[in-house]
Amino acid sequence: MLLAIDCGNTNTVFSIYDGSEFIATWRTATEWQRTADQYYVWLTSLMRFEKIEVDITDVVISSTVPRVVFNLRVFADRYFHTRPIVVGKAGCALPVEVRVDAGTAVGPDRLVNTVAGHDLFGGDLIVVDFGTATTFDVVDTDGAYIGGVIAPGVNLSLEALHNAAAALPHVDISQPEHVVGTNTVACMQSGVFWGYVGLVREICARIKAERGREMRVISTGGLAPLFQQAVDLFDEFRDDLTMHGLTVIYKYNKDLAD
Ligand SMILES: Nc1ncnc2c1ncn2[C@@H]1O[C@H](COP(=O)(O)OP(=O)(O)OP(=O)(O)O)[C@@H](O)[C@H]1O
Ligand SMILES: CC(C)(CO)[C@@H](O)C(=O)NCCC(=O)O
Ligand SMILES: [K+]
Repeated sequence: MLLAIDCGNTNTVFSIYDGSEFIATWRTATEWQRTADQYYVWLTSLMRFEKIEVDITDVVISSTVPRVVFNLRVFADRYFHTRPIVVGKAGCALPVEVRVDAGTAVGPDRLVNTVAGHDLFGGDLIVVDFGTATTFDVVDTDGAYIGGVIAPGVNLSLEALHNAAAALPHVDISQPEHVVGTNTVACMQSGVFWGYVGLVREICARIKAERGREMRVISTGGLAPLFQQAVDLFDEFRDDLTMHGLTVIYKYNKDLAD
């Protein structure tokens, strides 16, 4: 079985793929100090809990945090006797082109989202991922990654307000009842919620205008449905988009090796 690991700046997601579908998914906070042994104890106890046999043969990794990759490699090698495919590293080929300025190290999560978007929905896409940062990845007609937009993440924006202003509390995102808030929390929620709706709408409109064509907008990340509930921003939502992309990249590299 394949273990796919999507390591973001806030959370790391582990999924088990049996060759046709994901049979389990677990999430943990990203901590670069975590050792191979700690990953193993954590993962295998969850697998046993779900009555999944621990027979992982292959590992594929996307990591936006370079420091965690070392211990994840040791984890794959020591416990599963396999060399992981690491997106963005030597030994990992991509099924799509990357057309950006020379010397740009595109976030591996954005490359994976591009591959997944192209595999599921074809070309001329904007892939929006609500993670630590909110990213917009522009996918050309042929599936190439041709750049995009990086905006501060929703939770990051709320945290920034709380951290910078003594009187502003920690607030979770939600859709406020009114635009005009009548208490501090409601005011902050309105600013970030409606500000974000505007941000997504404006950026997508400008990308489409700059490219001079219709493009489908694909969303992923836990917060996408919250915005979609209020305003029709996205044509498609896929919760497991990044994980799907990891399986596509895994299969592509396996086929190249055979
Ligand atoms: N209704 C909600 N209100 C608040 N937070 C939510 C809600 N739904 C989902 N979330 C949060 O959204 C986040 C979605 O996870 P996602 O993997 O998209 O990004 P992340 O893990 O925060 O970022 P990264 O991938 O960069 O580490 C999770 O932290 C989840 O707890
Ligand atoms: C933007 C983030 C943090 C989103 O996870 C990640 O994709 C990243 O670290 N990117 C590197 C810079 C770039 O993608 O151009
Ligand atoms: K993510």
